[in-house]
Amino acid sequence: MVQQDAQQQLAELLENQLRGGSDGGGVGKYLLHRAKPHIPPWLGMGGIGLAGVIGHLKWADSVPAATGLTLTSVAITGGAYLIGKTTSKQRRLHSAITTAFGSAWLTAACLAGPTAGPMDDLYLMGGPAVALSWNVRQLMRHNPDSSGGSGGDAGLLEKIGLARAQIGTAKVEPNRVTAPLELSGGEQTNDDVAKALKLLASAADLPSRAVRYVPDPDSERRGELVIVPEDMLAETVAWVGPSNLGGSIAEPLVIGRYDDGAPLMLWLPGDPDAGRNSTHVLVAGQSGSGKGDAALNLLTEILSRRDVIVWMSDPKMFQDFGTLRPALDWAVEGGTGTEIMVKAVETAIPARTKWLGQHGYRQWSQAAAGVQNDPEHTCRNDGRACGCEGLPFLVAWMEEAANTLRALGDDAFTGIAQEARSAGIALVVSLQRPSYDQMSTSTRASLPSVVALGCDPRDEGFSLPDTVIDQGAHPGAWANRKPGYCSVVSPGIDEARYPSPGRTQQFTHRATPAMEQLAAWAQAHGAEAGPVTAGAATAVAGTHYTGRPDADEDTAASGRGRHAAATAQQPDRWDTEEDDMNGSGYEPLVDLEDEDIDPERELPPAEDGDDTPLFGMGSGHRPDPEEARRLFADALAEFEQQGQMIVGPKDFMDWCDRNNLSRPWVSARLKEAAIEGRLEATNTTGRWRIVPHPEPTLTAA
Ligand SMILES: Nc1ncnc2c1ncn2[C@@H]1O[C@H](COP(=O)(O)OP(=O)(O)OP(=O)(O)O)[C@@H](O)[C@H]1O
Repeated sequence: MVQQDAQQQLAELLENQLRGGSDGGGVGKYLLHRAKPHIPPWLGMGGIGLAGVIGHLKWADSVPAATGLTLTSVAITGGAYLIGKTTSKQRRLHSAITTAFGSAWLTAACLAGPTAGPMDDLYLMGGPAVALSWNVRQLMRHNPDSSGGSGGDAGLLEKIGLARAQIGTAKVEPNRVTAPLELSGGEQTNDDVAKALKLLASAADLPSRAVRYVPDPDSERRGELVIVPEDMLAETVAWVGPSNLGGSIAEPLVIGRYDDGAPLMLWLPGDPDAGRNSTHVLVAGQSGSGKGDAALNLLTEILSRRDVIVWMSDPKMFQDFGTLRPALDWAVEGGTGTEIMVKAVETAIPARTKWLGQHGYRQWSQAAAGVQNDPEHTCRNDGRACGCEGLPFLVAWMEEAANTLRALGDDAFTGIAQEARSAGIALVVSLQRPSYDQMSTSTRASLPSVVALGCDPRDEGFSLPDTVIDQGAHPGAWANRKPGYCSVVSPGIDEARYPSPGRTQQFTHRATPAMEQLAAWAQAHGAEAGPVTAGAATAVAGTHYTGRPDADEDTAASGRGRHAAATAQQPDRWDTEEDDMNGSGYEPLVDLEDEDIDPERELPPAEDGDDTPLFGMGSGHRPDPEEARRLFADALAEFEQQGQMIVGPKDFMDWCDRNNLSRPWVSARLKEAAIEGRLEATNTTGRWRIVPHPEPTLTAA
């Protein structure tokens, strides 16, 4: 009964949109559809009239028929009254009167004739009256515009524990019904509705994802019930290209669609006019949930904008992102490269914040990315336009970031995340298992936006805020069975949308040519890092931050196919040995720039130039303290020259063997060098960052 009520309500709410039409045929169909439920009583009346005529022809003079018909009439009337005992009192009486009237007339018509005496008048007046009474009853019972918790609503709401709540006028959109709900003040709260959602879905025989509740932020007893009966996401949609090539990063990034077909989008920079804060994003989903494609949706959108650069660390050797690698301003493959990149972000934050402040920007905006020709945004004291080169938005993307975040530590990461926002930097962090053992709660709290793909049900609370889960979002229900399904929470999105599921676009092999075109476009038209950001990166990474390769380099690379194009970006010199060991396939890594480097060349040989064997077996010559320190300084310079900007004792093992020096001696020298300012401690014990010598100056305006 409850289920029928709910389904009827839903059917009524949807019927205008499902059955309506505006042409002639549509109007006819519509009227027929509206009239259909009211026809049965009239058919009943016609049937009784016909039965009266036929019955009279057959039994006009039959005494047994007269007795039988009279008894049957009484039995049917009594039966109708008894059968109706489960319905309301009025309905029971109404049924009994209708049956009594119909069967009495039929009996009399059979025996005396349908036109005898007042029989025809009785039929013509009483029949329509009875049929109409049922029509009226039906209309009152199913008025979809009725508000208030009456009738079916009251029954349904009572069944799901929300008696005395009231449902207001519903808004019907394609595949979406929204109805305001007001709870009984002082008795129920919005939390009660959230808890009752599953019961409501069960009552309406819908999946739990179809029923959501969006509380009114200004009231504890008002909100909106949202019902989306059909899963429009079941169909896969392939990526066909970026949504807004050449637009600004300040405009929305479209990564898929919602279940009612609306675009699924998010923003990275803040916009005070839109009441939106800038944000960092977590892309979280278990293996097979479609996290790779979700990331590609976001990255292609970012790279298609004119005023943004991307630094990306991907320990999975750019398996998913290789085609887009030439479009990145800086790409590293994890390990030491990531450490350096994180350090560069840290260094870029104050430099960029200072530039923004000097040019009168309270936070990054589109105007900051261009040449500074506006006297409103000048760093000159005389108030004239300064003409400084602009500052593009920076996205620092940490793919598979669990290890990196752990190494960085909570405080360091939280600090970076907090300060990066005011420096026009967004962090994007992707995580395979969105769970507490992968990322601490304080790190998680530093990432306000999330693209939550399918996960283990136990990890839902980590992916999404509790309030959104209470409103009906359940990425745990998708796990890896519904790839690309996601809930997105981010500033700028209408909060009512948070519990609505969306689905990303799929990247198949057919997307590769378009991604290659996009990478070429970004090389030709994308933003340059600019002196401030490039200066910060160079200060940390030395000569091994090169910025994005220009289009010519890519053209050369494209002749070597997509695989080679992926390596056209400055390879990650810090990890080249690891690359080979991991069989990344990026061999032979002989870029033009590397031609002069002898891969066999080792750290500086001993001063006396003897032909020291590579491993162990020292020459026997032990340098005196002064010579040893000089050799150590040379070794640091050599590391710096080769771009290995983070070192520790283990990097000196071969060097120790060659020079007959011990690792403890090296450890002591490393600490000493840190005190002297040649090295700087990192967040990892025993690892030191080489401070470029001499320190390059930031070319800030
Ligand atoms: N939006 C989508 N629509 C349809 N299919 C999708 C969508 N996104 C991903 N898929 C498909 O789902 C499968 C798994 O996707 P993918 O490899 O990206 O998952 P993943 O979460 O990145 O897994 P892993 O972390 O193991 O790489 C692939 O076959 C992919 O084509």
